[in-house]
Amino acid sequence: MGRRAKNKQGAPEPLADPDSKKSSVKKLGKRKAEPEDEERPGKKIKEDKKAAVKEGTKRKVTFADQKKPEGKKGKGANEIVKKNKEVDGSEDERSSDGWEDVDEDGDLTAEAKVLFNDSDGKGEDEWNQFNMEGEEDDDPLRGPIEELDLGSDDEDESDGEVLVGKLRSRRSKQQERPEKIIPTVSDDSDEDSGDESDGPITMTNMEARSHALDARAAREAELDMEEMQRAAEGDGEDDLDVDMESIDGEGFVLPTVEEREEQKKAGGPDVNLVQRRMRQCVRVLGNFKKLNRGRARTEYVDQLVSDIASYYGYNEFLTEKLFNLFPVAEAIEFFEANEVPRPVTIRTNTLRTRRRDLAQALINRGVNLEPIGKWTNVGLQVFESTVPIGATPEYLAGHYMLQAASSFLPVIALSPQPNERVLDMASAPGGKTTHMAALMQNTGVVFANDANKARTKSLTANVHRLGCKNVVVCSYDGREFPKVIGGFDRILLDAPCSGTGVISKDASVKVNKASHTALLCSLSLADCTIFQSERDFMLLSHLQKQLILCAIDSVNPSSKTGGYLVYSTCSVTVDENEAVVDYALKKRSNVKLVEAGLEFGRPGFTSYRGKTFHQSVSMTRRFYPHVHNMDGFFVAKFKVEKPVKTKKADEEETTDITAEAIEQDAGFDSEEDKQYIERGYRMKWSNRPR
Ligand SMILES: C[S@@+](CC[C@H](N)C(=O)[O-])C[C@H]1O[C@@H](n2cnc3c(N)ncnc32)[C@H](O)[C@@H]1O
Repeated sequence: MGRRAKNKQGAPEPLADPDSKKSSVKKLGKRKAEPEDEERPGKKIKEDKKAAVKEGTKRKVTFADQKKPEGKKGKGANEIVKKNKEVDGSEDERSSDGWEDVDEDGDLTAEAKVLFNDSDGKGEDEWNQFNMEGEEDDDPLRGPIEELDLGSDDEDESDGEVLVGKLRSRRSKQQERPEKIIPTVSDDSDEDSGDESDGPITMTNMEARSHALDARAAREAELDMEEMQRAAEGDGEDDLDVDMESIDGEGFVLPTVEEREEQKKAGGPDVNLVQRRMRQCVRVLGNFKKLNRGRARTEYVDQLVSDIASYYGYNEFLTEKLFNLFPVAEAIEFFEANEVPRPVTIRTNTLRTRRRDLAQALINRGVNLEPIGKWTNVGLQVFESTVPIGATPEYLAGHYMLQAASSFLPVIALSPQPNERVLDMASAPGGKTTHMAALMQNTGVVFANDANKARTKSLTANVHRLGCKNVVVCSYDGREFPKVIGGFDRILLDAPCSGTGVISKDASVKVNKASHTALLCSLSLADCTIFQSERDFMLLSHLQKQLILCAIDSVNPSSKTGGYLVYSTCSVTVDENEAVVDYALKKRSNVKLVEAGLEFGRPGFTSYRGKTFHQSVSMTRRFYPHVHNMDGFFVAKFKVEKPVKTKKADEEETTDITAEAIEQDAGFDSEEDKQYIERGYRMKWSNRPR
């Protein structure tokens, strides 16, 4: 385990807290800070609960507690009991302000009105999130979804394990977690101290934060360019007299390669030294022109990558791969964010209940929660709970799914419509399948496929628990479609992947052990072994490319209502995302990328380390833990048109999903490649009942 990893984990930061006035969260370390007490309703509940326990009173906690504006809080248990009477219907002073449009389903709604009603009207917007006009209309940006871990799947595996104790222990560990250890360039840069980078990351400011990071990336790129030019001109000697003491109050000499090797052999340098050196390298790289001390940029980068690997506990190959995705300072923010758990979130199952009813039921059980954000009308973020979130009566009755917020995204992008015929090509344990079924209001049909038969058990269990009646579960290798069945209006390919977006949930990804995530997110150990080289990623990318072509070919281009494919992964590597999408565009002239219809997310790369992708790849969306406070995720949406049949196209059809295409992209030897494909088939089919 990495040195830094030992310090984890902090409690989840609120996913979206649009009205929060929390102090700066620009530095990730500060994200650990509790929000201002007065500003965060959940905090108030906690305090009231403590007070109630002290007084020996038992009480329910209501939205009213949460909603109470500052200055009106603190009336304590009596006030809360009064509100609870209202919930129980014993008091009937109900206002219908703002509720008429959704008040159509009985007592609970009416009672909820009372709970949400605020005498002075403050905070109405926030709380109206529970009352989204037409919450039940499941529109694409306000739909349900599911899952918790593993980028897409941990839900059923962790059912019942998400206990209060677990949530609490995360909290208490958070308190142990030191302040941010590595201040990054942004931390002390005046340029970044603007509004857009202050405060917590919320759904409302994430766009601006994201732009600020992009701007910083551009500035760093410019600096890099200047430095390279100076180096080429032999300039820079005069910078050698810069006093490195000023960097960090101490001298800093980059060790030579030999010294580094020596240090490694001796068990590595002391953790404090590593921290200091990382900080120093980040600073030098952020102002290389002045601070380089005559050493090459690559030397600092190598040192930093090596230190990140040892500090956070990654293998060096993966460290470099992830490091290269970001400007230097932002890379540190990414690695830091992977040490902090993402918020615990649940998706309301609209086939069984409505979000505000669910929220009320859970609050009554002592769960401290809030709506995730305006972009979803079915998500709730759980801050704290006195009951196991995976074992409440509501959970068992299928009123919600434990699901990471990021996994809402591909289903929102796919936007399946009632009465359509939909395929979820890699679906277990079914978070997204059940979300789709709900959006389709239990009409039409969802084929929920997963190559791993064992995993279809949890899929089936979830389908039953959530009351999905339009789902057919099957277990084929996705590469067998469309031979098995085709002509779908929409397809979701939530592809098996390396899980580099979900490191905060599964630290074993850091060393690419064939772990929980690898097993769950990918086909098999054989296909998703240990990612310790470029080639390992190519193998995975290869499978993803095969699957995406099969998915495209399974879409009905003449669909009257759809004709869409969404490709997603819980990974942030370019090989598994943009490269796969670009490959599909090259191989299938009848598909084009379209906007995913998501309100946030960074555009996909159109060029990356010497590779260029189709310009439209910028329509894909990337999500990052340090930017969006959700798991790393990738979403691309394609529109499938009718293919123009040519002889050449027919010929291609027979070859391009095997080795030829991958060869071209990855420099594979087709013969060798064939072995992997065959091996994959053998592995899958040998255990398969005929
Ligand atoms: C990221 S997980 C899917 C999570 C799921 N969509 C959800 O939301 O719960 C990837 C899944 O792909 C399955 N898988 C791996 N290789 C496959 C293949 N060749 N065909 C179909 N499914 C495959 C794995 O068993 C795994 O369940």
